[in-house]
Amino acid sequence: MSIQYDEPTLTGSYGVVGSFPKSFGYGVEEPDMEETSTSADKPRILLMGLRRSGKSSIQKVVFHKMSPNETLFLESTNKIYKDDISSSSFVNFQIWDFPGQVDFFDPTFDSEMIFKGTGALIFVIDAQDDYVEALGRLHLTVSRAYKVNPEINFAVFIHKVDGLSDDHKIETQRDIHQRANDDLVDASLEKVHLSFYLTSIYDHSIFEAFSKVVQKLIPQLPTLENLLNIFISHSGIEKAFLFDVVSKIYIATDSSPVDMQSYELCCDMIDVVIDVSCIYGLMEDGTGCAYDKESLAIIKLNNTTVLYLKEVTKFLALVCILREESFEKKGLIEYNFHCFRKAIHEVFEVGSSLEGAVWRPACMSSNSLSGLKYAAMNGSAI
Ligand SMILES: Nc1nc2c(ncn2[C@@H]2O[C@H](COP(=O)(O)OP(=O)(O)OP(=O)(O)O)[C@@H](O)[C@H]2O)c(=O)[nH]1
Repeated sequence: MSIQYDEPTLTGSYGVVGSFPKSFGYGVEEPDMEETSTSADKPRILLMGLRRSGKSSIQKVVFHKMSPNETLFLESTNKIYKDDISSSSFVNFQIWDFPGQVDFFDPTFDSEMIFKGTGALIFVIDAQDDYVEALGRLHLTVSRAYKVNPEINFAVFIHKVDGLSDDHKIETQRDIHQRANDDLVDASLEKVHLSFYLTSIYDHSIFEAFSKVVQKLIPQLPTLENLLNIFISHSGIEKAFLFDVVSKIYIATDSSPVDMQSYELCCDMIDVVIDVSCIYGLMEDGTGCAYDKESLAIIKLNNTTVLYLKEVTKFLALVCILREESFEKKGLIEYNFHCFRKAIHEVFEVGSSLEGAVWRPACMSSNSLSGLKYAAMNGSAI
């Protein structure tokens, strides 16, 4: 197995173009041939926002396992920083971290090139700071990007909310939401949809928000949700998440509402499993892998809840929450999991056989879905 838990390999590069003072480049350096062929068609997620709003911290915490406290020492980004996520994770995209001082009117800022291949644009606003300037910049960014590519999904991270009281959080979100949308209406851009998330790197909110952004870029999401719904309803499971193990982004869940506590519980379970596996699961010489085909964990909590984790693919794990009494039918759960896993693999096989496929999974035909025989709680096959 090849999941690495040490420093992930970065295949992205720093981009500097033109003769802007202090080497602040907004274009991207001419990539070498290898990069052109592998990354040009990958969907892009842009991280934009004012200086010190927290863009690099978000990227480092979510995708590079940096601890939140270490972000205090991050230096200011002064060039576009491209990070290829696909080498260590299920999600196959690039994140472009922009310097805070992007100047859209600079001739070296090639908005056509930057926004054309962009799937999502995350605009980060520091909620602990005065956000009037940030709102102006948000409007400029969104209107520019929308003009080039109306398909972009826009997300606004109202960030660093760890420093705010609950009331203050809600009030800030309401105010930013109102003002940002008013600005769009004034510019006759009411068609543009902005999604708002309250985030902090000091809790799971940043992972949750990133999960939602990534999910919007997975065209096959309904198929994955459908498979999860079928699986849980036939297995007596209350909630199931399909996790990208390395980033702890959940790429899909069943259609019951997500509550933050369940999500945190499942994230913590992944950490426990990987940590224990790193300590006891590797060979004496340190070789082997912390997460592989055999990865399976069951944790019984003292409130009659059971957590169940099982490997689905090299990058994905299914993490479920269920009641102790449902877990008595362990055989049924295992059988249904086997069907679920097979279906997910079929989804991926179709994905990898599609030439130029951007996302690893692909849509399963409804035929193959209906061909799955899950076992029902009453023991009959469906
Ligand atoms: N309290 C709090 N501080 C945060 C959070 N996220 C980032 N920070 C801090 O904000 C500061 C700036 O973070 P950066 O990630 O460097 O910000 P940036 O937007 O990349 O900055 P530029 O590269 O200058 O554009 C750092 O000291 C971080 O520790 C958060 O969620 N809460």
